Amino acid sequence: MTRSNKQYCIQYPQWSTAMKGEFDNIPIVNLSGLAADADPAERASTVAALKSALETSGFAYLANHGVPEDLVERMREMNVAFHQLPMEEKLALKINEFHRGYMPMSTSTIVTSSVAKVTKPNRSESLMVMHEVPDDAAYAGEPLQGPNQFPESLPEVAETARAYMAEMTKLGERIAGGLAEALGLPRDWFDQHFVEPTLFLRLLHYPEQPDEEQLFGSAPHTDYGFVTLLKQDDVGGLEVRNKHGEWIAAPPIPNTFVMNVGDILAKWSNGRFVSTPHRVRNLSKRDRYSQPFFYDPSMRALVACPDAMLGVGETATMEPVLYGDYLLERLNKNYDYRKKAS
Ligand SMILES: O=C(O)CCC(=O)C(=O)O
Ligand SMILES: [Fe+2]
Repeated sequence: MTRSNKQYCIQYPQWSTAMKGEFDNIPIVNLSGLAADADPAERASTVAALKSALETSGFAYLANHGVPEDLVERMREMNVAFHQLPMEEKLALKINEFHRGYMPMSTSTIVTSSVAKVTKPNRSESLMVMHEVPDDAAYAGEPLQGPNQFPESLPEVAETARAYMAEMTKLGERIAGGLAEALGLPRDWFDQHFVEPTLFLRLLHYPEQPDEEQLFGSAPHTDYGFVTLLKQDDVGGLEVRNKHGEWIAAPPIPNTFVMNVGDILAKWSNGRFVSTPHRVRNLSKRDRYSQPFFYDPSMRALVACPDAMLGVGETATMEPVLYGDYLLERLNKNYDYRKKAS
């Protein structure tokens, strides 16, 4: 066969994996194309940009995301105000069995990390807030379905967190529609799996830390869930690992969120989208605050790669799994307060 014939005969795979992890920066995606009133061409271009970013680095900065900036800023102020409360008051809200409340410094070690052998606990403290569970909900009291814990002396924390989570949920819904289309599925395909979404808002504080081997604000890890939508302050310190093992800085860009793919979306998409290791080291001489929002499926969602997404001859690599079972296994291994229970 001649060289030119050979070229002619090449069968391009429907989905290329060549670009996976091959990046040295994180693209900015203009999300205005996912707004309800966007025209179809603008939508198609946003979906294509998201698809390319999530296949390559699994990360993107989201501009024009539609969440009011004054609400984002108020949430950041409440994050700072919460962590300035007396320790006694924070400890009174210590994380409960439903994974809601205060996590003191150095109480989580990411032992399930596929990325690094993590030995030192994370240098961070946080308030974990999750979706509200109505008292009369049929699932109230089931694993991870219980009350949040907020400081009584600062009611604005609860008010702001609720308003923020509501807006971030709407953003998560818009993104899920775009991701479905990027995977060749109908826009509303994911909706059935997000009837009672599992939501986490983590108000994180990273004190300055020494530059020490194996010491991190957040040790190298991948996120568990579907997508993470992170607001970080202006300090910096987030880094994302590429295929060559280089840590690429993801510095703050005003008025954007950093979005990344979690493990369950990577599995769900049959590996099309990548869940990329990242870490935080706050080597600045200032306190760092960030607020990741994790937008995840219902606990009872059955996560299984849809046939409609698979190309000819392609098989699903994941075993179907109930999202709740998967999540509980990960949480039970990584958080000190749950280890006794598991
Ligand atoms: O604080 C950050 O910038 C990232 C936090 C993070 O990766 C996480 O909570 O999963
Ligand atoms: Fe993360």
